[in-house]
Amino acid sequence: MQHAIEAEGLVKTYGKGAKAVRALSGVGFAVPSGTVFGLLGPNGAGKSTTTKILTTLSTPDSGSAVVAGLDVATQPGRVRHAIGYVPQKPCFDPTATGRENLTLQGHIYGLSRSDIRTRGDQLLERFGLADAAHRVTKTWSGGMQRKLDVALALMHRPRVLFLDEPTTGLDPEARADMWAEISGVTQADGVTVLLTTHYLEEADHLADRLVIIDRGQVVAEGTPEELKGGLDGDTVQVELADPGQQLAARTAIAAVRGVGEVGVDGARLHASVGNGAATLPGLLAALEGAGVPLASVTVARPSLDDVYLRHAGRSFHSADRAGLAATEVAA
Ligand SMILES: Nc1ncnc2c1ncn2[C@@H]1O[C@H](COP(=O)(O)OP(=O)(O)OP(=O)(O)O)[C@@H](O)[C@H]1O
Repeated sequence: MQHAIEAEGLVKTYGKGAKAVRALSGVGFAVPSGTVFGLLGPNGAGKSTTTKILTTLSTPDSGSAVVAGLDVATQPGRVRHAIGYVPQKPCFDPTATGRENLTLQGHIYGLSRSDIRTRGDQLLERFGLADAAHRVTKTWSGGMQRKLDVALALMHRPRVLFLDEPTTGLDPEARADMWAEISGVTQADGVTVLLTTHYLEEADHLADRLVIIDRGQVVAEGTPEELKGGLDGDTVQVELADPGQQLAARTAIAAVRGVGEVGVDGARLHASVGNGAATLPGLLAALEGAGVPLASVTVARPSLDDVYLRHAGRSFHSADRAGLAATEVAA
């Protein structure tokens, strides 16, 4: 199978001495051409650092990467022409109109005047932005602005498109809209998309294949179905009426026959069980016996959260919060 991206053994450390932060500890993966590939991980996992290396904005301490058949270390200029990049922060000019932004982008990439017009029309139409094209973009909604960022990145017809957390900050409707656009990019143009996200459901919905990154390392790789299918059985999730009883609840659940790993995320506990329906009565009885009242109980098939829990040893949401707190302290 042909790969649009091949990364191997990427290592990156920021800073020196006591203040050094190891962001990547040997990240590697391969992205099949024409697919949407997800880089899923909690805050601070190393997704943006990986993306920056693949887009030539940063260099690794060691390791190698080939994007669209080009080596990022020795052919960075050619890589930049072969890719489109949508960073986390908006990159359009808010004081210019949508059309002006696209025209400027076309000039930067050296497109001809007529191509700039045709390609601009095509993208404005495709992203539903044609009616607003003459308005300055600071007056656009968040969803429209995000679509413009993607349109700008596609202006020069890249072979690989990098989207760094494309739906962060969007409301649910704009997010669903963006999901449809991202799927359309691979289907209509055959562009390979590498998407970073810390939304489990986004990776599940969009990615043909994905890697889960945790603390600078790939901890799991596969299609969402493969990853979830790799976990046997069901997951029972209980929400405690009193979060202070976390320890008592965990001890009681772990002792129930048929229960595997138990993860804790605040007032919620997840237990891996062989058969949810068969294990539930014993589990509820154990909690009642331990004097732990519940707010709710759910039995579900494994989710990507369970996959993460299995490989990283903690729940995705608690890792996400911890990463965010660490980043805030660092900033
Ligand atoms: N310029 C920098 N200087 C120092 N540390 C950095 C720098 N950039 C990132 N880091 C640290 O490297 C680690 C990985 O960060 P990175 O931004 O790649 O993670 P991420 O998965 O993209 O997180 P987020 O979802 O919050 O963007 C974190 O611990 C972060 O604080």
